[in-house]
Amino acid sequence: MRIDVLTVLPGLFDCFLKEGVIGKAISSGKVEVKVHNIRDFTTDKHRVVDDVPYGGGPGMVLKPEPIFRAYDELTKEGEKPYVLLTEPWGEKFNQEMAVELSKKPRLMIICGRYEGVDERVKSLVDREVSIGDYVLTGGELPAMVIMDAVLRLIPGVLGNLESLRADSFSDRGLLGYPNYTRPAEFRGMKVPEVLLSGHHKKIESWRKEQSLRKTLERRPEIIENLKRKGLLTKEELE
Ligand SMILES: Nc1cc(-c2ccc3ccn(Cc4ccc(CN5CCCC5)cc4)c3c2)n[nH]1
Repeated sequence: MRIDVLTVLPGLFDCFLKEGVIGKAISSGKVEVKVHNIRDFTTDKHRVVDDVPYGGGPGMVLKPEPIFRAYDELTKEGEKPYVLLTEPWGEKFNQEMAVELSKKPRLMIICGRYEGVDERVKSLVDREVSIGDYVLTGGELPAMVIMDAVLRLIPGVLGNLESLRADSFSDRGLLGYPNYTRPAEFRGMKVPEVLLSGHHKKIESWRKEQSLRKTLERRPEIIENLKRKGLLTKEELE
């Protein structure tokens, strides 16, 4: 997969693209992420990217021209990207959308700043995406959240497919099961016996039961949603 990011703050992505699983996936060439400074697509001496809003109001708005120039330049050759714009009030990002986006060969993520982008930029956009009902200072963190969730689903990125298979729960939006590691007892708190038993079938069903129970307790609507979609098996429903 290739992802092109458009932003006025490219430096925000430096650590994200170097560290951890994402950093390895990029350095190994499994995925390609290019961050572009919108300012590099201005044509005036002062490299102006923003301007005051028509109709008045606070703050500044990102001008359409530099963003359109970047889009035109980056889509001259190769596959047309699926274009995301991060917004406070876009479609709520979730695991289902992450799975869908992970299947696209090429993404472009436009990151707004200030009070947002000129409305005409949305004529380039396939999906306006929000990572939650709270207002951040710009679209870069949402872009990193989206890239993190999407890139980890690309085959080979996580390396240990096993942990991806374990995600079959979280891929359905179910909450995770409890995790433990050594020591078997710590400050009087013991690891559940079943996890020390080495009985893989029992461990798997214990984890599934924990995940369903936690989801039912904290997010019953997820269970209802899965029932409606027929994504819960008969034994899972018992
Ligand atoms: N999930 C999530 C995503 C974001 C996000 C994404 C992109 C941008 C670009 C700029 N901002 C800051 C910002 C400040 C003020 C307003 C409210 N103004 C009122 C009148 C016009 C707009 C909106 C937006 C972003 C925020 N936040 N949260």
